[in-house]
Amino acid sequence: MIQVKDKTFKSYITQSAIEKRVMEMGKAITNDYDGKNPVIIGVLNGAYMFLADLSKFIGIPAEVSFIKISSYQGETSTGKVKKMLGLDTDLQDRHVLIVEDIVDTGLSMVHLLGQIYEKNPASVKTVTLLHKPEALQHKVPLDYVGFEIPNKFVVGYGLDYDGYGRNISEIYQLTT
Ligand SMILES: O=P(O)(O)OC[C@H]1O[C@H](OP(=O)(O)OP(=O)(O)O)[C@H](O)[C@@H]1O
Ligand SMILES: Nc1nc2[nH]cnc2c(=O)[nH]1
Repeated sequence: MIQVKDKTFKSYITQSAIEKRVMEMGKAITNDYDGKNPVIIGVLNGAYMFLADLSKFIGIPAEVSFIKISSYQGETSTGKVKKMLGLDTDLQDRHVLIVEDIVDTGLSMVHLLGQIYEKNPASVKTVTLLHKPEALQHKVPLDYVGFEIPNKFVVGYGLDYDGYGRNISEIYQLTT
């Protein structure tokens, strides 16, 4: 058990299980993108640790970059709008891989895909370490998924609870 701020979490995915799966995902991407010179875009903050490790197992020429998405209330009361910040690579006719730490409701990925497609890439695929199928509210294509997990809050390996817990090397699940 660990404590992050006021909440208690239990061990859920060990460091060795993460390492093994990240290596498999890197090898799969290496095979699928051989000769394609992809642009790999990590979504900050959560994906920083996953993409740092994943990129070491991608054994082909690839550009690695990061973007951030800002969320804010829209003018209507219908929820969040997410805008992409910081992309400095021309994606026209490029093969793009979007890398997330987690796809939960799918809202972030829906918005990202919309904004990436506007830049006329040759192809777009999605990579996520974690996916909560039960929480999905927006249908998004997920091409490389590390682990499907139940609809419970997790921290560690880049994922935070209120800004804390990202630097923990394993994934922990909220107790309750
Ligand atoms: O599928 P969704 O319901 O949209 O949830 C997934 C998003 O939530 C997390 O980001 P968060 O907004 O917590 O920001 P962070 O990456 O900076 O922690 C995660 O990194 C995804 O971007
Ligand atoms: N830390 C964290 N961030 C999330 N964003 C969406 N789902 C989650 C989750 O389970 N944990």
